Amino acid sequence: MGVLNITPDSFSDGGSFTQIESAVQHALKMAEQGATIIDIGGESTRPNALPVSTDEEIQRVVPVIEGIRHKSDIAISIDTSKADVMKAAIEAGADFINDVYALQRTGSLDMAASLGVPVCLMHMQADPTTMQDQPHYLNVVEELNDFFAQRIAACEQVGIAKGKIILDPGFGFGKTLQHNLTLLAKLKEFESHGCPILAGLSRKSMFGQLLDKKVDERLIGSVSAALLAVANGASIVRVHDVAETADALKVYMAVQAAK
Ligand SMILES: Nc1nc2[nH]c(S[C@@H](C(=O)O)c3ccccc3)nc2c(=O)[nH]1
Repeated sequence: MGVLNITPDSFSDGGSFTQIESAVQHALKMAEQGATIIDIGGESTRPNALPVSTDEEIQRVVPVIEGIRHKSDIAISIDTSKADVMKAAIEAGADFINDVYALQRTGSLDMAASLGVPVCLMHMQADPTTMQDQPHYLNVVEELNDFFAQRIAACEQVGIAKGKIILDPGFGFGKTLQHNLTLLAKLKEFESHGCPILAGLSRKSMFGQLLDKKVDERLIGSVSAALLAVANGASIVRVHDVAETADALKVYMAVQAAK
């Protein structure tokens, strides 16, 4: 899964032609490099990011989805928590929903049900503005499993079949370094729900903490962690550096095949 953040360029807000065209080109390049899914996000979940209106978010993502769909049938996920953005994105040609709020925000659960597409449910403790202030769990794996069970039940109640659900521990979303390491080490413990696991580790602050590297120096850490996530049961890894990760996973898969 290649990450495509549609954030405004310095000249204009979302929707400028150059921004749309460069986003489409970037998506096509990631597809060429081996991405099988393009994850499109119109609002940063950065703690101090300004909130983006529904209309603004739609204006950012829809032209890019249309632009990609015009050139490629690669799978596209929409990284949003807003019901109306989900609707607009799926109608524009996206294939499934990636919601860091796990369909907990107003109207999103019913919208996902009515759209009838797969959904990735990610765990987040608290919200982006507070989640990194002393994250605490009695048992992080158990608490995430409880969360997943509860969200899966909520989905099944509105007719979203379990076969349409992907689970994601939400690395960095209300977790200390130790929590992130435990979740990666014990990723297999989330397989009990019978849903594929998605891991989003790419360039995250855990590598800053572990390796003392800035965000643009975290390639090796990110590729190493993506390989470990797949070795520990992840079916999808959400990454910025597609070519490098694809190579690492090719090596991993070739060795697996030789077992
Ligand atoms: N499913 C799924 N969706 C995701 N969207 C993101 S945004 C994140 C980032 O670092 O990319 C981020 C966090 C905070 C600020 C900016 C960007 N992370 C995930 C993930 O881990 N899983």
